[in-house]
Amino acid sequence: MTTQPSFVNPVLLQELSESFRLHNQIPSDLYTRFRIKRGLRNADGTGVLVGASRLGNVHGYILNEGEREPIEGRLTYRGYNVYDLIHGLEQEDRFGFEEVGYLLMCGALPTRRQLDEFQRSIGLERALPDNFTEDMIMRAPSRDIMNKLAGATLALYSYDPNPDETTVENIMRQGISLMAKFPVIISHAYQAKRRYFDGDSMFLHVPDPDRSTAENILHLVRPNGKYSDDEAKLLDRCLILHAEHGGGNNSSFTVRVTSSSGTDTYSAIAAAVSALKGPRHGGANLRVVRQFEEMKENISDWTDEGAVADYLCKILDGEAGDGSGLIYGMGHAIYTLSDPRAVALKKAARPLAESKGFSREMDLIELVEKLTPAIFAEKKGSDKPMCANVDMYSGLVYKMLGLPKSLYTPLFATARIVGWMAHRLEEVTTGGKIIRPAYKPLCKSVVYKNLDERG
Ligand SMILES: CC(=O)SCCNC(=O)CCNC(=O)[C@H](O)C(C)(C)COP(=O)(O)OP(=O)(O)OC[C@H]1O[C@@H](n2cnc3c(N)ncnc32)[C@H](O)[C@@H]1OP(=O)(O)O
Ligand SMILES: O=C([O-])CC(=O)C(=O)O
Repeated sequence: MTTQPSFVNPVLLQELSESFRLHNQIPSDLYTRFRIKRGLRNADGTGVLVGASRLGNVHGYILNEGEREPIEGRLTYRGYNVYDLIHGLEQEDRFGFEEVGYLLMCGALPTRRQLDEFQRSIGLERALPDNFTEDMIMRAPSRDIMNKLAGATLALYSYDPNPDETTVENIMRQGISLMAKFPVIISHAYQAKRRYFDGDSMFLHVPDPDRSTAENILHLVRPNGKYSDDEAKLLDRCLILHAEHGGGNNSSFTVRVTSSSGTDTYSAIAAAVSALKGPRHGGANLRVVRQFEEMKENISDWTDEGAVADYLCKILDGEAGDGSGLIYGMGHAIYTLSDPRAVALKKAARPLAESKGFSREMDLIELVEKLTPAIFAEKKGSDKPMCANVDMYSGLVYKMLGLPKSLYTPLFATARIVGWMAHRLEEVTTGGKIIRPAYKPLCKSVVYKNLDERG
């Protein structure tokens, strides 16, 4: 696989970019002057209310006399606390991601018969269309599995006999099919990456209709296709924790925006995958891993609080890390004192870290979690509480499960597909209006000049 060189003249590129910079400045004070809700946020940082949803609740603060009062985070799916859902599954010692998909998309927990039927349909839908892996994945492999997943999702439109109909029945059918196929697509795309970009062998295992999503992922990704029940159950819980997060998160809102135009399921979901890839959203789980790899290379004693604190200051100053100034895995738009998913993942990671020899790594992550809020507050003069988010510990859990880094964000998408489909169903049936916010126009009228009269 070779990339194509660019034929765009570099001198032209320089000139175009300089012109862009000259004509596209928007001073920050204009945002305040025109009361622009930058990032669709109110002045107090809360999100602008743009819709209503019965899907769940992301609860991170209480508004008291107009002020945000920090609280421990709580996440509910259709009214059920995500902790209670996982606790129930633990008690019955069974897989639950499919059931959570049912709950989110349909609105209520299934009976045993309904769940059996749902799982049977997922099993039958797992296989990709004939030659899909060869034509859509192997012929043009990508070093980024999220890009391949978005492309493959769009491509599935061509194989659907009824792709455009927006009835509940048709979208539900498409949701079950995508939920079933995502694990296969990301695993095959990963195998193609191994073969064509990493020079490794490729193992194209066949999905098993009788196994759960988590079991299929481990079976499809691992060269020998083997895994333990504990490993598969842990992955199942990770999928559940990533399944849904309100209508306002960037990728779900993307589904809302695209669905409101009346477009098809494949287009809306491909757009959501593309949004999730971003490093400030789901792509942060990969950045977290890179951030810790870099810290471990540059800090000789990982338990030295002073050295770790200095490094975090450098990251915030853009002198370390990826230069963005962001400490990945920290901060959240809604959660203040804690992200319940990070709390659950941390709890699951600790015993595994002890038994698999990752304790020092886990200690370092916990140290960063502990030090960042005060360092951030001091450097930025901010009094906003800051907590670890879902992406802080997920990478470590996946690493301990032997899953490859290039699948960390695709695993997020494989879980979030059920939330996205539920939002699509809700938007199509209850949204009722094309989403169309406004941008303050800042351009002044200019008199047109013919080509020969310009500079
Ligand atoms: C699945 C998920 O999407 S979870 C989030 C995963 N993302 C990350 O881990 C990336 C690091 N974190 C962040 O970039 C942010 O905390 C976000 C994107 C998650 C939330 O951003 P916001 O909603 O803007 O958070 P908030 O309003 O509290 O931010 C206030 C300021 O602090 C900055 N900030 C927040 N978190 C961080 C951080 N971890 N490192 C550095 N700066 C940060 C914001 O960029 C913002 O700066 P600005 O005022 O100059 O724009
Ligand atoms: O809610 C958000 O903004 C981001 C997030 O944590 C998610 O989508 O899981």
